[in-house]
Amino acid sequence: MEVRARAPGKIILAGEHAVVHGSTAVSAAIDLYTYVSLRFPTPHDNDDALKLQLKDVDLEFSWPVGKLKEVLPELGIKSASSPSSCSLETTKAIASLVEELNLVDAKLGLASGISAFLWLYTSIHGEKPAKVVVTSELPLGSGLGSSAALCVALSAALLSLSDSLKLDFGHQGWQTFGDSELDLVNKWAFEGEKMIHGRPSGIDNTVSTFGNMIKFRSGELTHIKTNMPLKMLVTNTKVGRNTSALVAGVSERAARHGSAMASVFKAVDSISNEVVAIIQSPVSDDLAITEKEEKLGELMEMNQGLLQCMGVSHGTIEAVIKTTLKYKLATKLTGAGGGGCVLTLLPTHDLVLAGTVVDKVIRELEECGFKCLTAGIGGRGMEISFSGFSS
Ligand SMILES: Nc1ncnc2c1ncn2[C@@H]1O[C@H](COP(=O)(O)OP(=O)(O)OP(=O)(O)O)[C@@H](O)[C@H]1O
Ligand SMILES: C[C@@](O)(CCO)CC(=O)[O-]
Ligand SMILES: [Mg+2]
Repeated sequence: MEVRARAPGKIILAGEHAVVHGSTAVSAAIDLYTYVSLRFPTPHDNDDALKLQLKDVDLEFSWPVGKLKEVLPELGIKSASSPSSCSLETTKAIASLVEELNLVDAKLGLASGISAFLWLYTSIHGEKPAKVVVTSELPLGSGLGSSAALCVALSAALLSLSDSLKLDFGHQGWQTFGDSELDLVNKWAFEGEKMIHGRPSGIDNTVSTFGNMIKFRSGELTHIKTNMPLKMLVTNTKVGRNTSALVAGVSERAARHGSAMASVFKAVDSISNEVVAIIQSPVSDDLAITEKEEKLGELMEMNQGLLQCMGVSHGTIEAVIKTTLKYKLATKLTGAGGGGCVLTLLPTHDLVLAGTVVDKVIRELEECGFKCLTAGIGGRGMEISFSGFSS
């Protein structure tokens, strides 16, 4: 049996980092996906290894099942239907397996993703031989939730071929799960995110699992319904960064300046709630849309100022802000910051004007060496398909 799962990336409209400290954040799925294929060998294949192919980075790994049995202390005692955190002992054992891969310095960032893979795979399928192939439309490590999309797609593929889910294999094409199965996928994906981020809030895996637009606070998800057209330009500064280090940096600042940072997080909470109120209020006419877009732009600018206070902006992010401001467009970082991707709110009320302005701003940003993309916002969450397998 073969299965393919896909999970979307995301943008955060307001509240990144502060959400780790209990503030509200608002996030939407985007129509760029990470795909995970899973296949178990047949007895004829005579294959006794767990194989992982990471197509985006052109790497392939293989662990003989004997090696997994020898190194991993808790194999076979976990249950796929009750997600659990990786123990210290298993974390160390997985780290030793990843160390043996001798990743070159430029690819060291992949170690956390490979560790998350080993944890999720062996928790759900033990030492069973398999081939897993990963490929993504998302830029990796750029603020669009590539780590969460990986964990969600992996969890979905693994669970769909486990005994804990009863699925109808006859269905053709992409299909989603029921609420309780989505919940299970989301919980396992969160455990994977923990291996990658250290201290994730859970917002990225939650929006990737459920799709659409969500409000998230202290692990609580609220679905947001909107009929406001929302267009964002996504600019990738192409500066690599690591979410785990940025999240840790904000926590260190919060430990040094407890009261000041608490006020910053509280201000972000108010901004996120105002964003939700604007997005959810009914749209009556073009004038109302213009007014809403202006308010949303202002809130994005305020959120960006507070992200700068948290120490997660970057010279390239400031450069994008300066360029878009010339065209009176509001910009904020999205995701963990420190480089990565930046969001610019595009006006929808005057499409002719918007078209010319957008073309000009994209040209100017790309002349600076940045890469612009437009992505559909608020689309589908994770899905699986039992047809097709790429190797
Ligand atoms: N397609 C993939 N192939 C291999 N590894 C991946 C893939 N997608 C994500 N990863 C893992 O996730 C890491 C990037 O996660 P990180 O959280 O730093 O960035 P992000 O999720 O893209 O951004 P943000 O968390 O700000 O939204 C990579 O270094 C790698 O370990
Ligand atoms: C920076 C952060 O707030 C969002 C990363 O997309 C981290 C998290 O919430 O897990
Ligand atoms: Mg991430």
